[in-house]
Amino acid sequence: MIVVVPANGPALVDLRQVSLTYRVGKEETLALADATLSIAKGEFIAVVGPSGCGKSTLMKLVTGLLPPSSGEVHVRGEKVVRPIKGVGMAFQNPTLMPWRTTRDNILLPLEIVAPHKQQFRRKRAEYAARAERLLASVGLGGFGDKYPWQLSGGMQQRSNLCRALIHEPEIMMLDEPFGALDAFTREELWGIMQLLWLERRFTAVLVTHDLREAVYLADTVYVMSRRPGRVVMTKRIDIPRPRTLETTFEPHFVDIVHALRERIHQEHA
Ligand SMILES: Nc1ncnc2c1ncn2[C@@H]1O[C@H](COP(=O)(O)OP(=O)(O)OP(=O)(O)O)[C@@H](O)[C@H]1O
Repeated sequence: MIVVVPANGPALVDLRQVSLTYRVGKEETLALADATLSIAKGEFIAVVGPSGCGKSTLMKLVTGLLPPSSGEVHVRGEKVVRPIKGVGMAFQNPTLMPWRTTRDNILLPLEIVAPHKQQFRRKRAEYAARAERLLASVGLGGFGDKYPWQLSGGMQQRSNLCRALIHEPEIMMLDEPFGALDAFTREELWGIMQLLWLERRFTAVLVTHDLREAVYLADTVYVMSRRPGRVVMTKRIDIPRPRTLETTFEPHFVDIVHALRERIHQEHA
C-alpha cells in the first residue's frame, strides 16, 4: 500500500475572506460569504454543501473567471485578477466534439492554448503519443480513433479527464464530473481519478454532492453552509491511499461520511 504523505506545504491557492455578490439588474444575490481556505500544492480537496450554496461560484473565483466582490484570491502567491493559466477542467457534461475522434478531442487544448498551439504542428506526433499514454492510463488504450458517440457515458468521461490533463495542468477543477454516471461507473471512475492524481499529483478541487466520493478522493473536505455559502466544517481525511471500494465500507470511512452528512443536514434544518 502506498501511504501518501498529506500535502502540508505552502498554499498554492489561498482564499482570504472572499465574498461574491451576483448583480442582475437591481437584484443582488450574495452567493459566497467570507470564504477562507488554503489549498496546498498537490492537495486534493472536495467541496460539499447544499444545492445553490456557491460551490461552482467558488470554482470560478479560484480560476479567475469571476473577480471577488470583496476579499482576495491568491494562486502561486499572486493575487488573481484574470483567468489563471495551468488549469484543467472537467464538468458533468463531457462536451466532446462529435466530429472529432477521441484522440483529436483530447488534443484540442494543445491546439488552442499557448505555448502548445505554436508548436502543435511540429510536435503533433509527440502530443498524440501523450494522448495515447493518457488513454491507456484510464483503461482506454486503442480507443483514440473512435468517435465520442461510439463510447459509453463512462468512457466519454474518461476521455474528458484525458482532455483536461493533456496540457499537464498544475490545478484540476472538477465540477461534479461523475454526477451524470450510473453508480457503478461512478465508483469505477473514482479509482481512475485517484490513480491519475497519484501519478501526477496535480492540485485538485472537486465539487460534488456525493459524500462518499468526497471522502474517497479528498485529503480535505470542506462543508459549505446554505446560501450565502460559508465554510462551516473542514474535515481532514486521514485514510491511507490508494483507497479502494473496500475502504468505503470500513467503519472509519463510514463514520466520516456520517459526520459530514450530519453537518449538511443541520443546514437544511
Ligand atoms: N450568473 C449568475 N447570476 C446570478 N446569480 C447567480 C449566477 N450564478 C449563480 N447564481 C446564484 O448564486 C448562488 C450560488 O450558485 P452556484 O452555482 O455557485 O451554487 P452551487 O452550490 O454550485 O449549486 P448546485 O449545487 O445546485 O450546482 C445560487 O443562488 C445561484 O442562483
